[in-house]
Amino acid sequence: MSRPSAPAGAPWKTAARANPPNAQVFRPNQTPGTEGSGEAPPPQPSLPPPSSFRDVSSMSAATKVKASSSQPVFPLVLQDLLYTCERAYQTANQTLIVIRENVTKMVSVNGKLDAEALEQHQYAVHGLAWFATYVTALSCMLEWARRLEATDRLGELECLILQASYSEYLHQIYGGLPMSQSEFVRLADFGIEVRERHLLQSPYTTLLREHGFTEAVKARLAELAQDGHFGDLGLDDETLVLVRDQFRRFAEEQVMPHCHGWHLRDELIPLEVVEQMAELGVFGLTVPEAYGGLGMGKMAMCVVTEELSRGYIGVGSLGTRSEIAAELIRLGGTEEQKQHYLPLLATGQILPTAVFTEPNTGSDLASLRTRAVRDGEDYVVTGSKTWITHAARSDLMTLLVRTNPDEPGYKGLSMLLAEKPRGTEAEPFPAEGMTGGEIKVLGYRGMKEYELGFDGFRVPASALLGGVEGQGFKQLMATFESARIQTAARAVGVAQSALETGLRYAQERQQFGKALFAFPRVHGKLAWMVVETMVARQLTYFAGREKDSDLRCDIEAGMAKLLAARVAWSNADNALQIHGGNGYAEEYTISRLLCDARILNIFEGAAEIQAQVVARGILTR
Ligand SMILES: Cc1cc2nc3c(=O)[nH]c(=O)nc-3n(C[C@H](O)[C@H](O)[C@H](O)COP(=O)(O)OP(=O)(O)OC[C@H]3O[C@@H](n4cnc5c(N)ncnc54)[C@H](O)[C@@H]3O)c2cc1C
Repeated sequence: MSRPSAPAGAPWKTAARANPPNAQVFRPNQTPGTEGSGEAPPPQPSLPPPSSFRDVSSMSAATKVKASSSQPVFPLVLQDLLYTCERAYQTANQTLIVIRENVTKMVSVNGKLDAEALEQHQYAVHGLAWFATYVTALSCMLEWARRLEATDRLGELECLILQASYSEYLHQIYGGLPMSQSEFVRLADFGIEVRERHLLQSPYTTLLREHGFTEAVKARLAELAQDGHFGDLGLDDETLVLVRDQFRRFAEEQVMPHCHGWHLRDELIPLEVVEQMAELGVFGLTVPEAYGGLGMGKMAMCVVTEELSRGYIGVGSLGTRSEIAAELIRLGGTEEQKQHYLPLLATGQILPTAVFTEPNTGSDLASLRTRAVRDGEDYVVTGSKTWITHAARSDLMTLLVRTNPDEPGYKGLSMLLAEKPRGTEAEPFPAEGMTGGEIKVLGYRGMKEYELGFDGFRVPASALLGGVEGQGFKQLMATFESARIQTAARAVGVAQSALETGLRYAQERQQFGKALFAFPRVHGKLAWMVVETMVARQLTYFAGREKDSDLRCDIEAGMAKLLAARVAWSNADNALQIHGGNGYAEEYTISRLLCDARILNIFEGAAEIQAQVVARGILTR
């Protein structure tokens, strides 16, 4: 039986795709022709429904039987769910096309994007990024469900997750989408008038909005998740399933029993744990086998990172620095640098740290000031860095410096592979010309953050990444995709942990003679956590798959990071709310998860910067 064919990939990816993922970023080359006209929307692209699907346009919302003929009866699952979602997705995608056209007009001068206009209309520009993220996420969810259906794994829980994700996200798309707790972007922000708005909807979007995530659906979703089942992840590759199981066991046995203590005592993660992780291959997961790594893809990185971060964000983040350093060297290093450093990084023999941010230069990294001046066979480094994670207990700094003071922007920057002696508690920075002090933080402990001072710190000239000056910013940018996907996976792990912690508490705590779980406002929160964690995960997997297909995926990686960070925070906040006063006590795990989750919206591109990057990508490609 033929299935509606997946629309082609994003138009900015015109190169032939070896394994085109079916999920997609929205397609701006479709013109709906409705903008500002007040006319009826054009007919939906005619997609013949597979014979097991009925056209639901005339369907009564009360007629709900089963998701497809091969599935058992699920009373709360809308009939012909996948087809309904596909049609709703198309409508949402067309809405996005209108939004993109409107934003393009707002920010263009003489047919080109104008920097001033982009800033003036930042709310709408970032809103575009968020809308596109939602629409892409919906596409990923549909693709996930299709894959499950094809392998007979689409059960009631998965159907309800899909249905609820569409229902709630469509509500937000048409009613107001939260870019943060207090910033809702609405169709009016894109200049779409009231009389036009209903034209951007369809019977499918209405059906899903009104009946997809009712009180009854919330209750059933929560009930299905009660015993710790949160839906099939959709991993088709048996190796990934095994890898996931292995790291889940490791996190549950070696990390979870201890990490709250590490956090409370503000301790470094014990070196034995780091060594165990090295033995498991965490640091060389994506390093090519030729350089001593396991040669696995970014999907494996997502799976491993999620499991480790579900255990503890600090442990899930230990691999981040290795990933950044290895990507920098793999993509930008000389052959000699690759041969020397990649095996050492892959085996965890050297722990790297990423040294980019400065006291006056965070988001605007291209204007950083730390200088490296050539002196004979060395560079001499002078300046200040801040927020450097794991700086004391590391052996190698990927150090972004300005080698050309006449180039104030990104072109004057270079990356140094600067070795340093590993510090101890008594003497954290024993290197000559280098000092440092700890920054005490709310969460994200276990590696510690430092500010660093360089005054005459010498680095051999051979440490220049790639051997050519002026490439540092570009080299760093080439690693952003991977680092953002990895951070999105960290966020999914934290979101999952918050969900499980909230669920356990709701089941155990009794009030008014019942478990908290019994109250709709409690299990409703948990139901949405189940749904949105899966959405963030599938979007992250999508970005990972794109990266594994060697496709440019800066937009997808940015979207995944943007959404997953918000989901981690919202899950942690809601799970803490379920804990009531106990959630505010340091001894409860959720208090740590709240602090850990908060950072995800700040580093690896703060949410506003991420939205800017995503929007720019969409507007220019
Ligand atoms: C716990 C922790 C660990 C870190 N680890 C590392 C590390 O290991 N190595 C490293 O190099 N750095 C690290 N960082 C630094 C991190 O990358 C920066 O904090 C981040 O890039 C943001 O920079 P900033 O803090 O200077 O904020 P700023 O750039 O000052 O931004 C502050 C706020 O303003 C917003 N903003 C800025 N510019 C714009 C704009 N144009 N439009 C709209 N909004 C804007 C931002 O989104 C943000 O919300 C870490 C930070 C923390 C907190």
